[in-house]
Formats: sequence, structure tokens, C-alpha cells
Amino acid sequence: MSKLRVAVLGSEGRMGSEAVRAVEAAADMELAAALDRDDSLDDGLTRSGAQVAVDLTHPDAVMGNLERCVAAGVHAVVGTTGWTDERLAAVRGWLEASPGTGVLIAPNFGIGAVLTMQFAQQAARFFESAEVVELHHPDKADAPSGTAVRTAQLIASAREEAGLLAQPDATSTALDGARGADVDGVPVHAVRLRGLVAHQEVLLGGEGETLTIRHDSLHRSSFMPGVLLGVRRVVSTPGLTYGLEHFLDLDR
Ligand SMILES: NC(=O)C1=CN([C@@H]2O[C@H](COP(=O)(O)OP(=O)(O)OC[C@H]3O[C@@H](n4cnc5c(N)ncnc54)[C@H](OP(=O)(O)O)[C@@H]3O)[C@@H](O)[C@H]2O)C=CC1
Ligand SMILES: O=C(O)C1=N[C@H](C(=O)O)C[C@H](O)C1
Repeated sequence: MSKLRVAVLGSEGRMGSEAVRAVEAAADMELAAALDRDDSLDDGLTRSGAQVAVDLTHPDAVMGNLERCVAAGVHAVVGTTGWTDERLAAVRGWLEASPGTGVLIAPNFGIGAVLTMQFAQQAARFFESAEVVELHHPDKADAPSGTAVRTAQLIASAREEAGLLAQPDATSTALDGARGADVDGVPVHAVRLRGLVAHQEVLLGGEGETLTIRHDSLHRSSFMPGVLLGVRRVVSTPGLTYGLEHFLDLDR
């Protein structure tokens, strides 16, 4: 069986260096290229013959990288954050011109984090109140986290489907930001603290009860089974897949 040739973009970063190690340790994969900021992506992809690129760079870099991967017919597994509806639409547009190519954009590769999002979506319609608290290391590029935004969007769509009204909140705030960011009506709070890696709590509240769903990534190795699964599946999944849950066969 021939090995999948994988390029890692952002290979010197916290996630990228972990992904390089994971690809090198995978029996069915070969590290074709390890590329960071100063490397030419076009040259790197062409020379290495990479079949899949794993992007773990920066929200400012990911669109340019992805456009070039898709144009070169290289499948992509993207963990980098910064996704909006407009950005996702642009990726779909590029993929129309490259029909055999697959792109997975995963707000979170952690299996527990994906399940947290699923559980939150499932539970949301039963509770009057819902808030998301994400907690990360202070070197993180963005806030709130991509995972928290996606979680809040899933909660909001479940609430809307269930016909729930706006959340109860009679607070008048004296300081901007005290109630977090508003993502489709769901408050999202971001904590940055040395010592942390990536953590999230979903707080749900109803009459006389609360439900807390918490996930902790204690080490970046927690993301690697998801990255490798994404690489294995994306090569036979043309078009855009948004969320690792689509590769997890959750209905089994
Ligand atoms: N989906 C998921 O499960 C996860 C996603 N992430 C996301 O992954 C991204 C990276 O996170 P993290 O590893 O902590 O960040 P780091 O800053 O540690 O790593 C990013 C690396 O990418 C490099 N880089 C920047 N621009 C480019 C470019 N144009 N081409 C190639 N390399 C580039 C950076 O170089 P330089 O230092 O010189 O800027 C750095 O080496 C973030 O968006 C983060 O939110 C993180 C963890 C899990
Ligand atoms: O930057 C990080 O560290 C992480 N980024 C992703 C996000 O913003 O959701 C995934 C995870 O939370 C770690």
C-alpha cells in the first residue's frame, strides 16, 4: 500500500510541530514537506508531490494557503481558525473549479471537543439559558476561539429550531464586555491564562437546574487522532466538509 504524502503548513508552530511528529509516526503516511512562514508554498507543494496539506498557521494566512492548495489539486485539512460564512463561501467557489479536491475545515480536532459541540446542540432546546466559556493559553492568536463560536452557532440554531425566545437577561452592564461576545444571541466568554492549553464549558440553565458540559485538551497530542483521521478521509471526500463530526460516523 502506498503511503499518503502529507505536507504540514505552520510546521514550526505549537500545533504544526505536533502534527509533523504525528504524520511521521503514522504507518500509512509520509511527511512530504514541513513548511513554515519563510518557505514558498507553491514550490513546496510541487517539489514534494504532497497529496494532502495540513494547515495549522494563522487566520491571516489560511485563505491564501488554501486557495493555492485547491488550485494545485492538493487536498487540505485545516485546523486554523478565523472562519466566517464569507470565507467558507470563497472556499466552496475555489472547489467548484477543482472538482476532485477535498477540504476539511475542523474548528476542533479533539474528539471530546467535537462531542461537546454535539451534546450542546442536542441539549440546547431543553434549556432557557445557554452560555459558552472558553479558556486558552495566552499566546492564542484570536478570541473567542473558533470552537466556541461554532458551539454557540450550533446552540443558537437548535434554539431557533425549537422556537425558543431570546435568552432571559435583565442585566444593565456598566462595563463593556461584562457579558461577553454575542454570537447569534449566545454569550461567549474568553479566558486567557498561562498554564492552560484549550478548554471549554457550555453552561445550560433551566428552572431549578443547570447542566455543564466541559472539555479539556490537556496536551496538543489530543488533536492528533483527529488530524490523522481528517487526512485519511479527505482524499476520498471531494468538496468542503465543515466539522470533523462528519468523519466520525456518530450515528453508529
Ligand atoms: N482545529 C483545532 O483542533 C486546533 C486549531 N488550532 C488553530 O491552529 C492555528 C495555529 O495554532 P498554533 O499552532 O497554536 O499557533 P503557532 O503560532 O504556534 O503556529 C503557527 C505557525 O504558523 C506559522 N505561519 C504563519 N503564517 C504562515 C504562513 N503564511 N505559511 C506558513 N506558516 C505560517 C507561524 O510562524 P510565525 O511564528 O513566524 O508567525 C507559526 O510557526 C490557530 O488558528 C489555532 O487557533 C490550534 C489548536 C487546535
Ligand atoms: O489556538 C488554540 O490553541 C486552539 N484553537 C482552536 C480554536 O480556536 O477553537 C481549537 C482549540 O480550541 C485550540
